[in-house]
Amino acid sequence: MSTKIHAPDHLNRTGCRIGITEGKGRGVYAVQQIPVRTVIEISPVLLFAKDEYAQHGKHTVLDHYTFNWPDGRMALALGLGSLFNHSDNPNVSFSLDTETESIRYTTSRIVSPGEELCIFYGHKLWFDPVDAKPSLAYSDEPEDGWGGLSGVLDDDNLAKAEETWDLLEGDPNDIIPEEKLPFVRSKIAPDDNEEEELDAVKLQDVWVVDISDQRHISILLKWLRQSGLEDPSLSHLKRIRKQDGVATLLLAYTSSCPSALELPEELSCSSPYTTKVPRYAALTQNSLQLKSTLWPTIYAPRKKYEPEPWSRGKVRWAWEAMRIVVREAKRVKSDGELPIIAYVPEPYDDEMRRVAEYRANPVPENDTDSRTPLPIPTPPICVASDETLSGQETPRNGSHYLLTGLTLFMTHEPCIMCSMALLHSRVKEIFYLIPMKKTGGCGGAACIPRLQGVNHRYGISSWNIGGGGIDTDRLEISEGLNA
Ligand SMILES: C[S@@+](CC[C@H](N)C(=O)[O-])C[C@H]1O[C@@H](n2cnc3c(N)ncnc32)[C@H](O)[C@@H]1O
Repeated sequence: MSTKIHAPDHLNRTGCRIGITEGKGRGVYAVQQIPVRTVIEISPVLLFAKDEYAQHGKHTVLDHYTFNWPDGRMALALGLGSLFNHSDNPNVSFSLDTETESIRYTTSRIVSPGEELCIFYGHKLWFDPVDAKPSLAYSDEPEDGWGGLSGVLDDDNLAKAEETWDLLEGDPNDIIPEEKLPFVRSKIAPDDNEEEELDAVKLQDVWVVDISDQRHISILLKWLRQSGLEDPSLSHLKRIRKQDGVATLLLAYTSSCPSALELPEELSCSSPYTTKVPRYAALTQNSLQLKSTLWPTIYAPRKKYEPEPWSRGKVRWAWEAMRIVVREAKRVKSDGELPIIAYVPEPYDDEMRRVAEYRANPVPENDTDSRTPLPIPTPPICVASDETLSGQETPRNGSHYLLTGLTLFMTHEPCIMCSMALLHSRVKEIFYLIPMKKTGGCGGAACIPRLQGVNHRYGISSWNIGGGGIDTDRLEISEGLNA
């Protein structure tokens, strides 16, 4: 679309204006915040016979604006209707009214001032969307025409979604009470006692060194930082132990430095040696006492696995992710495949995203373009053996945790093996729509993240069917299948 045009002044009463974006041409934009479920435009349509379209319209620029009308004719929307651009993640739904020969455009979520108002054209696009998400690229989809109606919410669906719409409208920072969330969170926290039992046996070997001159401590700490040996996963331990008049400095896990550490010669320290330290922080005072006999440990009486509160903005983020999952599942189903989809959106909490991506795929700090959302997880990712790594650098500790801090949205409860793979990936939490009673590993046949002795736990939420118009229509698979 050429951008060498100027947008005319055009205001309708709901506060839409025409704007121009490089690569897309004209589009419709909000001049003010628009609440969810607002009818922003009703466009009359111009109808013409299919033959007329095949012989003439198809060969003209009108081809970009014409779509199928339910009675078999072709339609061209007048008014703003022809100017809504396409998005994979639309904020506007439309419904065709054959009686009045018009199209109603309705916001499907709150729209911020300045945001573009987009609809979903369907799966077979005749142009490359400028804002396409690589992980959800479409291939040879069936022809469903411009406005394949995937974005239409009919009155029934709207009514079903009513409760969630109300929830989604309002201050994004409001905390939503648990019972109003459109999903149910499983309790995965083991009792404190259970956790203590686990901790009691979890020790880890570390390198330490006795320090005779206190001034050496800061020099050594600086040296550790500069040598890249600073390890945040040691932060549950105090750095220095003072015992019987001797100060001992914690250096690094032996797993990250298999051979003896060579300290700066000028310090003339004694040689580093190994000792055992607790692997986790202390959750209770008893545990603190016990662990601190080995090494001074941090007391963290937080409920590590206690569900964190959800804000309205985050609920909206999850709802949009789940909509994408369902839409994609229906698309693959129409291609004859099993409708099983998993999707990792960009985290609501951006900071965690940077940590996770950095671990999985270190990139230069400023190279934000190459940070695309992580794709669907692949089967268990194993730490490469020395053999497979010959000629390469040993991976950084934790570099194989591909989903650290990320959330996975799925059509179906993952099977036992996938649930284990997810545990290994360090995923933060998962959401699924359809429980798999016979094969599920997150509450169906077993609950992997709840097992005793696992070294990571992740949150599990099952989405309320119908919550926010999210349905399972056509997504059912055989109960015995491993999803
Ligand atoms: C119905 S028109 C929309 C209005 C159009 N942008 C205009 O200036 O008249 C459809 C055309 O808009 C462009 N378009 C729509 N969505 C787009 C997107 N996400 N990325 C790039 N181009 C897009 C394509 O050229 C498409 O053929």
